Amino acid sequence: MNRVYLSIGSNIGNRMDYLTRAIEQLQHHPAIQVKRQSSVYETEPVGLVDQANFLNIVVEIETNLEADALLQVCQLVEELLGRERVIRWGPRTVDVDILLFNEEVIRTESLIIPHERMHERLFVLVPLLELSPGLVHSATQRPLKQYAEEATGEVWIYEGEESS
Ligand SMILES: Nc1ncnc2c1ncn2[C@@H]1O[C@H](COP(=O)(O)OP(=O)(O)OP(=O)(O)O)[C@@H](O)[C@H]1O
Ligand SMILES: Nc1nc2c(c(=O)[nH]1)N=C(CO)CN2
Repeated sequence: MNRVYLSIGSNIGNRMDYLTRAIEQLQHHPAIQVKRQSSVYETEPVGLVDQANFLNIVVEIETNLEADALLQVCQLVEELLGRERVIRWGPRTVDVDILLFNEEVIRTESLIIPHERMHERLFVLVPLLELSPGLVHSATQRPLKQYAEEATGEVWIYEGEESS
């Protein structure tokens, strides 16, 4: 059984609803068990800054799927929830990224694990460390806590309500 951490983000429309529906889609997959979810965080956009704030969450799953098959499931969930690939780092209804896959290091044309930019993104590190404070970056062996001390970007726990 593979233990995997996924990052889910949304900054268009009813962001909370998109996160919830993405997690439901994962839960309904016969080869995926969603084990734990972090708090939901409101986060300032990183990369392309002139866009709305995101909601971000990290979920821990167990799956028998290999990493490339799991990537296809993540992309299917994005498509089901209406994501269009328009601008890199731009606004999106929902984005599902694979952060860590066991303690593996994977580099193929379509998949890089650990996710290439995860260690510099507080919107990933804060929810991930909330779930598992002792995690280590599987490529560098450096504790993720140390990366979090150096990373930038504002994140705070989301408690608000919003309508669609
Ligand atoms: N660990 C990973 N998780 C998800 N996608 C990945 C991963 N590694 C490589 N990719 C590739 O990245 C491509 C682009 O992904 P996507 O459109 O979600 O990028 P983005 O969300 O705009 O930016 P970022 O990758 O910085 O989060 C995907 O088609 C996928 O093949
Ligand atoms: N705060 C925040 N910023 C981002 C996010 C995201 O999920 N949250 N996703 C991006 C592309 O993957 C680019 N920038």
